[in-house]
Amino acid sequence: MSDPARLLRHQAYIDGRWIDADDGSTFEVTDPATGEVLATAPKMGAAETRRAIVAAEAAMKPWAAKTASERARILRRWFDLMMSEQDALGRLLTREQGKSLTEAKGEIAYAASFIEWFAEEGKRTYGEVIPTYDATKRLIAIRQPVGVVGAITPWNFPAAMITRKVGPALAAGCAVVLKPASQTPLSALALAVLAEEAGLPPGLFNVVTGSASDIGGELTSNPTVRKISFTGSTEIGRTLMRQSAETIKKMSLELGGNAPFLVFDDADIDAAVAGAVASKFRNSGQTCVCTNRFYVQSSVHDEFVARLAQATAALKVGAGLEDGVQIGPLIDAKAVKKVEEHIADATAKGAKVETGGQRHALGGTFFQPTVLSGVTSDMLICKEETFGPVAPVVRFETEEEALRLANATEFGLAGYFYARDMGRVWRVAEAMETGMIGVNTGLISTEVAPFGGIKQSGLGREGSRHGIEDYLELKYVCMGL
Ligand SMILES: NC(=O)C1=CN([C@@H]2O[C@H](COP(=O)(O)OP(=O)(O)OC[C@H]3O[C@@H](n4cnc5c(N)ncnc54)[C@H](OP(=O)(O)O)[C@@H]3O)[C@@H](O)[C@H]2O)C=CC1
Ligand SMILES: O=C(O)[C@H](O)CS(=O)(=O)O
Repeated sequence: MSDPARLLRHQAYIDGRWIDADDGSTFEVTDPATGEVLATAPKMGAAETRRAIVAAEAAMKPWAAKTASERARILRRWFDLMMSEQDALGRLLTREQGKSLTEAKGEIAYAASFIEWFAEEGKRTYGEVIPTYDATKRLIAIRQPVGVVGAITPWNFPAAMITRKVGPALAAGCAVVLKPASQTPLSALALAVLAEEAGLPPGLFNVVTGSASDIGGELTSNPTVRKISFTGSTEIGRTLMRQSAETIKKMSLELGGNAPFLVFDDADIDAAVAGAVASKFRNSGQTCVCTNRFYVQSSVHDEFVARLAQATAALKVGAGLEDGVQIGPLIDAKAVKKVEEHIADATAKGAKVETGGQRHALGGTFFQPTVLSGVTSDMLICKEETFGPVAPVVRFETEEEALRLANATEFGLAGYFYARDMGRVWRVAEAMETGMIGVNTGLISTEVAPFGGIKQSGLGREGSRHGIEDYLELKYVCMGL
């Protein structure tokens, strides 16, 4: 059995070498459940990033020259290693991010699935033979790797958000320079250990830890970087778009959400409550596709609120490594402050706390899973992404009103609704302004379907047969005979 300790790295990974920051500076990585310092990581900046970009450009040429099957064989080995180390990777992820071990191991499988999926999709980047417009010419279109990719990822899914970018990029023949979130760099470094063991050549997957603005500034301004793939807040997504404009980079942006969850009078209430808990409290409410607002039709409102409050109060709060824990700590004090602000604003404007509403007795960043009723659209909790374990419920009367309320946001990532009338299912699915919709389910994320948002929730799609397109360029070749 290999030693899981090899997965815990204190250095960044550039051009196949484990290195410190040029000036030796580091930053601490802490366990949100205990505040304990787990490790340090190098505090790098523009100079180290530039070297990673140079290494990526050099490594990409022979990599793109391989066949898709040759690339796939290495990616498949990486997938196998991730799955064989699922428990160790899950424990490391729980320690640095806080989610329950069950969810963390689930994330590792989800992360690995993108490597497995795109190892195969890389073999299907078909071109076209185009019926000519001129008998003396023959026309084709071919797909080629876009070039060096800059990837920047968030703390809430420290493994899956990385492989959802690195998988298609490598399968397409690109090389990647990744800046992981500073709160959760250890999972990224562990993935690099396994990529190295899988035989991924040096320079193809570089992990640069440290100053977001310095590293991001280099990735977005360096002309060798042809593509930026970002998952995180809409605010930072805007910044990266602005910074990338100068060198006209391709952009993939998975940004913030404000997911509505509609419960109609013809819904299966048992199923709706189960779906509500799954969608709201996954990762303690810290996912971009978590429900942010519940809208419940009048005739079923009181029953739904009572059942949701009962199920929410039963959720087990604790450190992620403890057996049976469902709600871990929030990532930091800033996250707790935002949750408290949303609850205080709502109750000041008339909302009622049905369960929870306070910091948990465990202290630190633990927070009671909460249900609010009597919520109205003027409250902050309906306008901003809470990113925490709070379920606000708004009552509605008609289908038209529900859709108007659901769509009254600049975001458009995910949305959910429970109904059984087929006409209503089609009408609401077509009218909801989101990139993804769960109908009678609260969990929609998978590598086989296109993940992404509209409006200010982002650009492009990740996963599915579409996800590799963003790492390819389509070249038209016109051949005179
Ligand atoms: N649509 C989606 O799939 C997802 C969207 N999100 C959204 O992101 C937010 C929560 O995640 P969070 O990590 O706090 O988001 P942030 O946008 O703050 O951070 C995301 C990443 O961007 C980096 N970053 C921050 N500032 C800059 C900068 N100026 N230049 C370059 N990189 C920068 C961060 O680095 P550092 O850690 O060093 O600050 C981190 O790696 C929520 O709004 C959530 O909805 C999150 C996950 C998925
Ligand atoms: O970072 C996130 O919130 C993820 O995109 C959500 S999911 O893909 O894991 O559902």
